[in-house]
Amino acid sequence: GTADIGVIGMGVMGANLALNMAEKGFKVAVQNRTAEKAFAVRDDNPDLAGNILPAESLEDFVKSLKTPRVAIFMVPAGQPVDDEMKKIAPLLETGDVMVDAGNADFNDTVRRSKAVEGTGLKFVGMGVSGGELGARHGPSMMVGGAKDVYPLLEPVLKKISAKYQDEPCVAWLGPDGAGHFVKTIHNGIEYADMQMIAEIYGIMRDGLRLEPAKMAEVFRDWNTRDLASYLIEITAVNLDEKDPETGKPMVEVIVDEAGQKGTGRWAVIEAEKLGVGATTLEAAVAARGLSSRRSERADAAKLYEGVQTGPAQFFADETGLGELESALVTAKIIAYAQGYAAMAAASDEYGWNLPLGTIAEIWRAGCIIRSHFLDDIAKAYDKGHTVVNILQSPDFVGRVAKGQAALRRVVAKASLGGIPVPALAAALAYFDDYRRERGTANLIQAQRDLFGAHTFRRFDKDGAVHHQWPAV
Ligand SMILES: O=C(O)[C@H](O)[C@@H](O)[C@H](O)[C@H](O)COP(=O)(O)O
Repeated sequence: GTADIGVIGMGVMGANLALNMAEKGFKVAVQNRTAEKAFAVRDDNPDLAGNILPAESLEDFVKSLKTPRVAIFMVPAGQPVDDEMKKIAPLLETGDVMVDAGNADFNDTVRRSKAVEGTGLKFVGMGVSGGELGARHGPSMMVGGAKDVYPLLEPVLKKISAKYQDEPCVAWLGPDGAGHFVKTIHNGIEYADMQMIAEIYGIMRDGLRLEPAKMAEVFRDWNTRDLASYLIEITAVNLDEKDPETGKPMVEVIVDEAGQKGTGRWAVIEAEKLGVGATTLEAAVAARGLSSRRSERADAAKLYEGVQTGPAQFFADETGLGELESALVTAKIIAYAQGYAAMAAASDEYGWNLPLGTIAEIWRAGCIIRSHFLDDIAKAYDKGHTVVNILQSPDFVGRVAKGQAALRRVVAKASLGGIPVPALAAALAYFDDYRRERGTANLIQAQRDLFGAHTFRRFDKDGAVHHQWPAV
């Protein structure tokens, strides 16, 4: 065949990725369950039609590809990927490559990588971030799988990827599920980032009684300093937007029930499995769950009408807004530290040797959490010394030590004022717990030993001991 590469699944992400490749000069074979959709991608884009090769069937799709063939799946995560593999594998030859570019659970990617061992075929799990526009004009891509395959994919991926100061935001990160694991953590951090921004929005709305347009102004201003990022930028756009139907601020006609497709939940589960409590990510996932119980919340609001809370002593002057900004910056550093701790632990646990600095580099553009802040993280990892946790990195200790006071005040005021800030509060508690040499788990060990003889260690002896507690 003549196609350089192929994409299966002409949904929003698949179609845009194919158009991106065609625009960068590659001949792209496209295939979809309903063939018309593949032909529509070509016909709706006459300027790129020469590089888009729609296939009537999977057989035609495979025939149209140059060998070794590279087939990218952009289909919903889970069973659809297994179904695609089952259908296409018999049509492929030794050396051909299947790439799952959807939001897969990395455990499935590990299983699928194992399944192709010894078959001559190769499997790659690639996390793609940036949404529709990212796929079309330059996503950030996190590649995992057989290392010897990467040179085959690299020319296309580098061309289509987002660029940060001309550097392509794509890299091979490790074997089997490494790419999808890193994408999952990206999404977990995305959830935490969005939740913390929403909590600050809650303080501005319910504490400071600011109008959305005024809030947008503040976020636009924040987008010129440490918080400069895609999520802060779009928040200002969200808050500025008016509903064409009612003329009201758009955010005020949107129902406060957050959707979730699962990646945030996976990130939290994996972090817990690895024993690194990603509490800000957890708070973000839990807040989405609670938000979806709107009628229950409405009932509870009636039940607790008039409960006494203290005054939410927030001020919209420069100092007051500066305090919110500093609190958000500090909580953000802590949330990223948690995400990074999960990746570092997974890298050890699964033997991936993840390039943590490189991950920050390829997240600087294209992806949803893109920001200059990630350049600081990349630099912190680029110093050649091991970073056990971003909170212990010389690049961040000073910033966190300075900003923690603002975070503490904001969490305290919000709590006193009855304004929920679960992710900001989780960040603060994690910081205080993480920097505390003498914790309180000794009491938990005592309780466990009393009710279950689970034993504990003493400071002055080696080994686990059990104590004869009084009968209760
Ligand atoms: O990095 C990205 O491009 C996004 O994260 C993308 O993967 C997608 O939009 C998520 O699935 C959203 O997740 P929720 O639907 O769970 O918010």
